[in-house]
Formats: sequence, C-alpha cells, structure tokens
Amino acid sequence: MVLKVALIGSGAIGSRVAELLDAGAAPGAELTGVVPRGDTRTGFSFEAALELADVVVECAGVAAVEEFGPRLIAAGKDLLVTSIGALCDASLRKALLEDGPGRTFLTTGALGGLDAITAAGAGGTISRITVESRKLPAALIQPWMDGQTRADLLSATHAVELLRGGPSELIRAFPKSTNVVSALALAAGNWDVVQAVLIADPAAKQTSHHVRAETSLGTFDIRVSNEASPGNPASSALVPHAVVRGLKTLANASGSFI
Ligand SMILES: NC(=O)C1=CN([C@@H]2O[C@H](COP(=O)(O)OP(=O)(O)OC[C@H]3O[C@@H](n4cnc5c(N)ncnc54)[C@H](OP(=O)(O)O)[C@@H]3O)[C@@H](O)[C@H]2O)C=CC1
Ligand SMILES: O=C([O-])CC(=O)C(=O)O
Repeated sequence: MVLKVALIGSGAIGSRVAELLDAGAAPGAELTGVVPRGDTRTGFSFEAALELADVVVECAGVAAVEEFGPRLIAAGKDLLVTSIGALCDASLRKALLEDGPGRTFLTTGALGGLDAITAAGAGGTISRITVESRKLPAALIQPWMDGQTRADLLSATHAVELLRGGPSELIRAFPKSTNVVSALALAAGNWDVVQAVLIADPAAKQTSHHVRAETSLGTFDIRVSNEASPGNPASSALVPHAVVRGLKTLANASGSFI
C-alpha cells in the first residue's frame, strides 16, 4: 500500500521534501499535494489533504501546527511535525500526542542523538540537558527586534549570546530557529531538564548544535555542524532529509533504524 503524503509549507524544507519524494527518495511514499497558504479555492487545499492523505507533513511554522494539527489528529490522520516548538503549549501537546485517533510524529530535524536520549529517558533518569546553538547573525534577525538591535547584530564582530532559557522562552523569541530545544524536551519526556543558549556568531560557517545530556544510563555529548539550507539560512540543510527518512520508515520500515 502506498503512503499518501501531503505537505503544509513549501519553503526551504517543504520544497526540498517535495523534490525528494518526487524523485522516489522514500520508496512506498508518494506526494499527494502541497497545501498553499491562504486562498485554497483552486487546486489542492487543507480539506483535500484531510480527505486524500495518510500523513500530513507540517513544514510551515509553529502557527501552522496550532492551526491544522488538532483537526488532522481528530480526523484520524497522521501528522509529521517539523515546528516542534509548537508542542511547548500543553493543551496543543495533549491534542496532538494523546487525544487521537491520528498519530503525531516528530522529525529528528537538525539534530542527531534524539534516539539515545529517548531511550535513556524511558529506561533511566535524565538529570540535565544543555544545548548551545550557533547561527549566523543574519539568520537570527526577528520581527520584534528594533532597528538598533538589528544593526548591532548584523555588525557584530564577535559571538553574541542572544538568549538563555528553557524551550518555551526560546521558541517564543526565535520560533523558526529553536525547535531543536523542544525536540530535546520531548525526547527526554521532561520539559524542565533542558536549558538552551542561542548564540549569533559572525564566524559560524555552519549552524551548530552542541547537546550534552546527563542521564543515569550515560552521558551523551552530541555535536552537529550543519550546512545551512540553500533556501533559508535559518534552517539546516539536513532537515528535509530527516523528514524523508521518517516518511520512508513510515512507508516501509524494513532496514530502518527505529
Ligand atoms: N525540527 C527542526 O530541527 C527544525 C524545524 N524547523 C521548522 O520548520 C519550519 C519551516 O522551515 P523552512 O522551510 O526553512 O521555512 P521557510 O520560511 O523557508 O518556509 C515556510 C513556508 O511555509 C509557508 N507557510 C507558513 N504558514 C503557512 C500556512 N498556514 N499554510 C501554508 N503554508 C504556510 C510559508 O509561506 P509564506 O512564505 O507565505 O509565509 C513558507 O513558504 C520553520 O519555521 C521551523 O519552525 C526548521 C528547522 C529545523
Ligand atoms: O535548522 C536548525 O539548525 C535548527 C532550527 O532552525 C530549529 O531548531 O528551529
């Protein structure tokens, strides 16, 4: 049986996922349509995705998870989320993870090591997870920043610490750049053990995430240095490939790491 996939969002991640699916990168999965933003009276629509897709991939942002996620799950569809920070909201988290009948999957996205953290959280205890993320300053400019803050950031000649805190604080201020922090909390099964720091680094050649997880089953030190997505310097180029890997597993798990 073919796994029918719909996408919400066709930016840097979504458009690459569509290309990869069309090129047959996930045997057993095929692209049914992409939900456009706004007026959907012509062509594919969210209603068409509800009717035709087995799994809907969100690669549109935190607000899109809030807007579409609960309806998909209530309709019995599966949802694959990239904007994982949306799950900082406890009531949305319940709707997506507990209420069913649809299932919510979370992409590993820009990170590695979530499998080990999930296993350690289930089989042991996690005392602390820290993550330091570094990106180029231009990728971290936000709509709420005033002109002076933007100018200072863009002209910085040294690394600048932008924010330190837990998943909710980070996602509120940098919703397109700190989903990995929420991913770590979900992997740990604990929203209180993760502390993050976001750094704008003019010398950053790649986007990096340095995770350190202290658990009763071991200490995991995980560093990823990702190329930026060609379409969006704020997103790692790895993310669409992580999404497609997940779809491939859903469609045909044989031989997959799960
Ligand atoms: N889990 C992880 O490791 C990572 C997660 N992410 C998440 O993935 C998201 C997407 O990243 P990326 O592709 O680089 O971002 P882009 O900005 O390149 O693309 C987002 C696309 O989604 C569209 N969109 C937004 N809202 C809607 C909607 N309601 N309906 C239909 N389309 C919509 C946008 O349209 P428009 O241009 O009109 O706004 C845009 O085309 C990020 O916002 C972030 O939350 C990103 C990187 C890593
Ligand atoms: O792509 C990345 O490296 C991380 C990112 O933007 C996010 O977590 O939202």
